[in-house]
Amino acid sequence: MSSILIVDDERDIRELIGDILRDEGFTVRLAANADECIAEINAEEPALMILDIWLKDSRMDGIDILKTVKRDNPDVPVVIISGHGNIEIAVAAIKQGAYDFIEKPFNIDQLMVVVLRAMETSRLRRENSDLRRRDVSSSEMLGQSPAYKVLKAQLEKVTKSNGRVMLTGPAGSGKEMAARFIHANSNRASAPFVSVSSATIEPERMEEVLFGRETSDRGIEKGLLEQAHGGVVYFDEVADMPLGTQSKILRVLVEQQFSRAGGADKVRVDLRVISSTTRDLRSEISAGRFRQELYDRLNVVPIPVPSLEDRREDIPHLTRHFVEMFHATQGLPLRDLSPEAEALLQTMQWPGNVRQLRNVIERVLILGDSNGPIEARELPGRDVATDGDGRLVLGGAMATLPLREARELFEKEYLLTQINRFGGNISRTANFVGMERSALHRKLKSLGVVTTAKLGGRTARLEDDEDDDEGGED
Ligand SMILES: Nc1ncnc2c1ncn2[C@@H]1O[C@H](COP(=O)(O)OP(=O)(O)OP(=O)(O)O)[C@@H](O)[C@H]1O
Repeated sequence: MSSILIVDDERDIRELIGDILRDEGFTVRLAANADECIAEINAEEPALMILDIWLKDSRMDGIDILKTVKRDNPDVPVVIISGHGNIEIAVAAIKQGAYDFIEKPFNIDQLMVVVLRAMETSRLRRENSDLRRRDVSSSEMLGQSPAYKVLKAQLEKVTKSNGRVMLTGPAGSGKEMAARFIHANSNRASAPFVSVSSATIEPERMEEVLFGRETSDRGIEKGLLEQAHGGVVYFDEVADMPLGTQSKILRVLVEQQFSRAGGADKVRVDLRVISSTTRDLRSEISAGRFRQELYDRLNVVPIPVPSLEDRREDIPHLTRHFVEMFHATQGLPLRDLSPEAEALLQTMQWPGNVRQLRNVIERVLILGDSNGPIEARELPGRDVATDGDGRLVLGGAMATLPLREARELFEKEYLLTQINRFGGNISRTANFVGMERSALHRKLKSLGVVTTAKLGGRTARLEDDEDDDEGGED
């Protein structure tokens, strides 16, 4: 059986985890720093790596080791150990491809749940590595909700032009997918699509990575911009780009040319630029972190990508798509969705958007022990506002409000969620919530929800399916 590699500079922790896993029947190898870790991987690829993100006395820190492993051994799942309160680093590690993280101090049960799940993923990945190369998901942009149809119509319009597009929207909502859609449907489709993720490039290496370099011994090494020549360069989260690089990119956009590091000649490139951001670039500009001139150049056609919560109607379709995809690529069971599970998926919170939905489905399929429909109890409970006994769990502001305001807040959130789930269709919403349509209209009005409602930054489009006069009912 293949082994688990534990990388931690603290000997006690390394050995403790090693002992626990050995007791559970795993073969274990230990490494104290980057060099030992790389040597172990080169000797034999482990089935799983458990990596402390803070490594003292090591040539590379945990994130660098993670990047190297994801580049050279992409099939090895990496579970990160992070110190208490380092959630941001753990999230960054997940973005870099870590499988999951455990926070110190952890107990044996928590460790084992994560390890068993990761080992199962590892096994399936190996078994299906050929199939997996076929990326079923690459081009299908799924969504029929009103919000997604607006997005697709906007994307269609820009495919034929060369205009610079700025995609805005929360993490995991599908911005890169939208950028790839533009590329695939444009006259640049046969030329490269090159994605530049500033967050994953060391600031000091940024320019070399983007512009390439020329040295006497190695000759010309092309940077990402040159590699994208004729095609599309996608700046993923432009707000992460260091200010110095922003100025240089601005110059490239103006002059359409640049020099490689250490090179004298100008390199001309023909590029279409698409950028994305999850942040409000105007406040980044006010805070002096983003250059106004670059913003003006990149933001020629701004296109918002809706959050998953703004298109709850699409959730069942996306879920079935992911089930089929994991079946085709990883051999996971092809399971239906029970009506309760569907309703839960459509009403829960999705801060991580489509990516989170995809991960939830993958986990359910890996952990599930039946081939029957996916049930609500298999879905993550922490996003649901009821505890195991069905009691409502109050949190945040809700718990501090007088009853009347708390009730209104609940009613607003509940009704908006349902309306979104039914794509803005009032009759279907009324039917589900058990109210007369006219009574629902009155309720919405009294709660201050209007035809295009904006509440807490979220919008609900209300679509009336019958000739209805909202105003006439009051
Ligand atoms: N409409 C869709 N249909 C099918 N899959 C989708 C759709 N939108 C997003 N996905 C999937 O969701 C995941 C996240 O999408 P993507 O990377 O495009 O999001 P993003 O907004 O660029 O994320 P980030 O801001 O974190 O870079 C990907 O696996 C993608 O394939």
